[in-house]
Amino acid sequence: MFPLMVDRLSFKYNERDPWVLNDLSFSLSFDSGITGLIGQNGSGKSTLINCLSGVLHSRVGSITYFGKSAGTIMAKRQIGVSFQNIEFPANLKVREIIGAIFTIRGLQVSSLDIARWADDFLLSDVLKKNARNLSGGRQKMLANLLALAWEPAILLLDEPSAGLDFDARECVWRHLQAARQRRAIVLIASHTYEELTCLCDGIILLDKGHIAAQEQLNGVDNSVILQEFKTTLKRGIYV
Ligand SMILES: Nc1ncnc2c1ncn2[C@@H]1O[C@H](COP(=O)(O)OP(=O)(O)OP(=O)(O)O)[C@@H](O)[C@H]1O
Repeated sequence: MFPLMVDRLSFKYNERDPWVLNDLSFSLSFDSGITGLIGQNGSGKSTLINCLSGVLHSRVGSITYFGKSAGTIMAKRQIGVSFQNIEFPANLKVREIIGAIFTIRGLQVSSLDIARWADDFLLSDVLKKNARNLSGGRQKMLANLLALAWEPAILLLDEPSAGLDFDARECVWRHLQAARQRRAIVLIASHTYEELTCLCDGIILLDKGHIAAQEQLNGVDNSVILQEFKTTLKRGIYV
């Protein structure tokens, strides 16, 4: 049994709409490392991350973590997730959000822990600020901290480095590499060529809600694989 298994998953937002995800099957193991989820705008990456995290629910197909359905408390306890669009609660300071989220996760957190994590994710100077008033990049870093800092077994990150400056992106990459080192399963939706070629160990290509290709890179030059994927899309296999 794979730790993460997706079996014949289909999803549509409304009954009358077309399928956004269509008959997807894949699995990831502790040896998968960091998997990049790529595809054109609108191909369904965020929808898939939302289904995997249990925020969206489909009645067609299944998603299981260690045999438990996505959306169950048991499954959610294993997953760190950061979404593409983040809206933090109004009037909560950064340190309060970190404290609250980790307490909900059942972790004992001291102000020392919060200070250390903030330092780790380049947020020390904004700990006392209202999270909603932070810049977009800083909010993204806070979302990354909330997903990564407690070192979950599975990470689902929607464009974790989008909008980040150089130092912040390097910091996120360092944490992702550390997650790989401790054999977490990491799935990141990304449009960043450098991220895919330098960081990822495997790639899943989504095309109009289908998996058009899945490759484990095994040290092959990732840019070659990405070029092949482009060719695949040009052939319009699923058009
Ligand atoms: N809440 C929603 N209600 C209805 N349709 C939606 C909703 N959210 C997304 N969609 C549709 O689902 C499809 C896939 O969108 P999704 O955001 O998953 O794509 P994506 O691959 O993440 O795109 P991008 O690269 O632009 O972030 C699109 O056609 C989009 O319009």
